[in-house]
Amino acid sequence: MTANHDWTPTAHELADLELLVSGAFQPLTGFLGVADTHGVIEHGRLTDGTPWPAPVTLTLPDDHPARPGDRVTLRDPEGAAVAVLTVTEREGGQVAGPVEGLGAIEHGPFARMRRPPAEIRAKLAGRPVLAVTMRGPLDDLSEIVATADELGKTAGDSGEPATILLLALAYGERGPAVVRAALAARDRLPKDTEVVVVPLAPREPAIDLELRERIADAYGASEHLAAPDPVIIPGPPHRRGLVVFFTGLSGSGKSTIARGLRDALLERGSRTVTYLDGDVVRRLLSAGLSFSKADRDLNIRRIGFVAAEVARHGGLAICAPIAPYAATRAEVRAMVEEVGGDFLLVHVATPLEECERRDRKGLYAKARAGLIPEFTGISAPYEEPDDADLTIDTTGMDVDHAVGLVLDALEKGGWIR
Ligand SMILES: Nc1ncnc2c1ncn2[C@@H]1O[C@H](COP(=O)(O)OS(=O)(=O)O)[C@@H](OP(=O)(O)O)[C@H]1O
Ligand SMILES: Nc1ncnc2c1ncn2[C@@H]1O[C@H](COP(=O)(O)OP(=O)(O)O)[C@@H](O)[C@H]1O
Repeated sequence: MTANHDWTPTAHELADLELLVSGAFQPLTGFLGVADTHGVIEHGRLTDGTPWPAPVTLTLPDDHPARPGDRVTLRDPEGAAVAVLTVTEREGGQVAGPVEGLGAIEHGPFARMRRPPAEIRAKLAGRPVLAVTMRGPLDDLSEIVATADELGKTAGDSGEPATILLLALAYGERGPAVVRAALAARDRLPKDTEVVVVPLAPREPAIDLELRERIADAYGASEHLAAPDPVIIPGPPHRRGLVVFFTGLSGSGKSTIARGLRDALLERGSRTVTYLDGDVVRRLLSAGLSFSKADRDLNIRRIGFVAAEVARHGGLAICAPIAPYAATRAEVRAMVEEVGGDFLLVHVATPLEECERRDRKGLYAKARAGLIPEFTGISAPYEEPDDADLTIDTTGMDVDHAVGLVLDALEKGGWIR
């Protein structure tokens, strides 16, 4: 029997999904299976011989129940159904099969400008089209104008210049800047110039170029110009968003050091600080959550979400939860880096014996007595980080010294001056 499931793909998968559904990835009509993925990577061809440059895949978690024959409604982060995948193959987490769009896509900025190839082909039919794919500002428009003129003379009946179609490859944080660049260029180009936003996630340069060619083709281009990628110079560290994320056992000293760090930063006054105090988070943002693995993960993701928003706007967020699971900490790191922020993981590595000796809140005694279930370090795991940017064992150390170690790291990294 066919079962129906739901899933929210990652941002990259959703961008690919949108291109599959719109026809911009023609002739692909669905996510690739393992054999096709292998064929594409090894030979640039699907198993049926069709040339295709890049894997376009969807991965579900191992415990997701979808099986071949099932249908999965793929949803955007806001919960709106984007497409239905009919699963034809599953190998590990990778699921393959055709996707069918469910109408207008609304998530992400500039949804109305992400017009599908068929609409643009119909609108521009009858004249040659020069497609320009771009990921940054177009510095030199004269080459585009000259190419459109030339194309009109050679490919068009009337000799009129080709219509210029600016395909703004907008994905992630830098997407809006690409769209602004396309709109600014349009104002300086012939009146009939079109701007279409295409959510093509960046890949390695050679593959990216081939995909651009495919997309330009799908949009009816007679010729394609790939505008050079912009040189991105990241702002100096003291202007970039930063998340200082403490992790460690209960009683290891996370909150004490975090508070000391906050005060030291406020004293300097050079950066604004958001301190996501663990207790405040548990009382407000994560009210009602337990200490099960699932709830702890949710707690950490919520903290990560808020911290990433702070970092997106160039702020500095300090977080100090236990965060016992490595994969969830890595997710937060990825969330922060995705928005252009830096992430500093501080492992407060005070050993269990010392934390238990301190037992400030009497919780270890209760946990030992079996009164608190799933207590980290006693009856629930703590996965030691192997990706800590700084490790501090506070045993026999005074608080100011511990705070000083973090301040030193921030100074060394250029985050504070
Ligand atoms: N079962 C269990 N395990 C661990 N800790 C427990 C538990 N039950 C209550 N507490 C108290 O909750 C504080 C940890 O909350 P966190 O939000 O930081 O935990 S987690 O990151 O979601 O794992 C932790 O506070 P800190 O001592 O400040 O770390 C404990 O006081
Ligand atoms: N060098 C140090 N750094 C941080 N805390 C220390 C240090 N030395 C002793 N402590 C004590 O250890 C305890 C740590 O508690 P807390 O900061 O609430 O830990 P956590 O937030 O990790 O549960 C406090 O009582 C603090 O005074």
